[in-house]
Amino acid sequence: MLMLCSSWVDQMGNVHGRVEGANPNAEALLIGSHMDTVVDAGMFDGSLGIVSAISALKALKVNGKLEKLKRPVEVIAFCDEEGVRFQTTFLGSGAIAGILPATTLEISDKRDTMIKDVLKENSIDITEEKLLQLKYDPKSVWGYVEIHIEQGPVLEQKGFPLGVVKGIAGQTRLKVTVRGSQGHAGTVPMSMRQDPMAAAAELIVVMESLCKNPEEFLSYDDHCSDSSVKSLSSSLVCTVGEISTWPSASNVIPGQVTYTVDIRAIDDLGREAVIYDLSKRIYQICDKRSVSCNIEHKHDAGAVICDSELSSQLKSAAYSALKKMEGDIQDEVPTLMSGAGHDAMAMSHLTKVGMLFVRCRGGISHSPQEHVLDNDVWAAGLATLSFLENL
Ligand SMILES: NC(=O)N[C@H](N)C(=O)O
Ligand SMILES: [Mn+2]
Ligand SMILES: [Mn+2]
Repeated sequence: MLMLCSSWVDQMGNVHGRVEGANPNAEALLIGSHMDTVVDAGMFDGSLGIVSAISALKALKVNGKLEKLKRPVEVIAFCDEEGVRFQTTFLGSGAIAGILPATTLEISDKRDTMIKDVLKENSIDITEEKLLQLKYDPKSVWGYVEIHIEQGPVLEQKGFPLGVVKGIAGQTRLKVTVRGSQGHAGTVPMSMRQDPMAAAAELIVVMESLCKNPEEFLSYDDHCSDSSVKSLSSSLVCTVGEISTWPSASNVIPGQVTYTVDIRAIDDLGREAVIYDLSKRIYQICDKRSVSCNIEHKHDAGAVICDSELSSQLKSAAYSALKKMEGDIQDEVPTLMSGAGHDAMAMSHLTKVGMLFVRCRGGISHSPQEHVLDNDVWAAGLATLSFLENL
């Protein structure tokens, strides 16, 4: 029997490899993760999911089982999940899920280079029409599965190499620009300054206090029920990862300061209430300091709950992998939430999604210290293989 396999790079730069299996017309399983990284990253974030999927298919091929796959399996290595360059994320998976607005191609980076120009530089001549054509037909897809490092400390604390993801926190990315009056560091009296740097410093500390103690800041009647506020305190996180100033000279009171905001929470209503309250405070503080500010929404992604059927299949696959490695395991394979975002958030707009987490040392990620034990990489591969064998 002719075994149909194909591989290609699509118009957004995603890399695909597909095996048709025994029923080429059946709905396909999509499996993969992202191939991009943050700056100064580790080597497992994203790539482990792609390698686990490819190696499991390789093992099936070696064992002569590839042809027996119940349904087509397509591995996708997504481009730009992190959103480091353009601040909007899930560019690869968002194209497949059909959630990117046509204006996406015009989004530009800090050097005003647009996404479409970057693709052109890499000999991909994309148009709005071609972007919209990348969307998969939901009827052709059975589900999406992603194997990914946990990027947190829970599995290590529990002493488990693998865990099933219950859901993924929602996230918002803002760009805040504060403008004041540029001046001479030596001659402008403190009382006469409109200093955007000092204003930004106050704004960032206020945001940190709000996110550390949301219940103290968010009144229940303002856009936020008490259950949302309570759930916030366990999952709400905020980060300023980038800050820049103009003209950035030590003896000049800056004219402008720009910084990024990354806010996440399990509860979408709670996150929206935090953004609403934070924005109000930003404008009040800037007003008090006679500086102006602009808040740009760069990215919003709602929280995602993983599919229970896929999750239980991933749990059984994890069991069978661990049994192969360690003999009988006593405890339940852990189920946990993800504070990190994943392509599965975008893919949940197309199909049901499931995720399997792999323990990483100290929960460290987005750092060269990121590390996964060889045995845990092995467990991830065995679990992926078992999942595919029992599709
Ligand atoms: N879109 C994202 O959330 N990207 C990374 N995975 C992150 O968690 O920041
Ligand atoms: Mn990442
Ligand atoms: Mn990742």
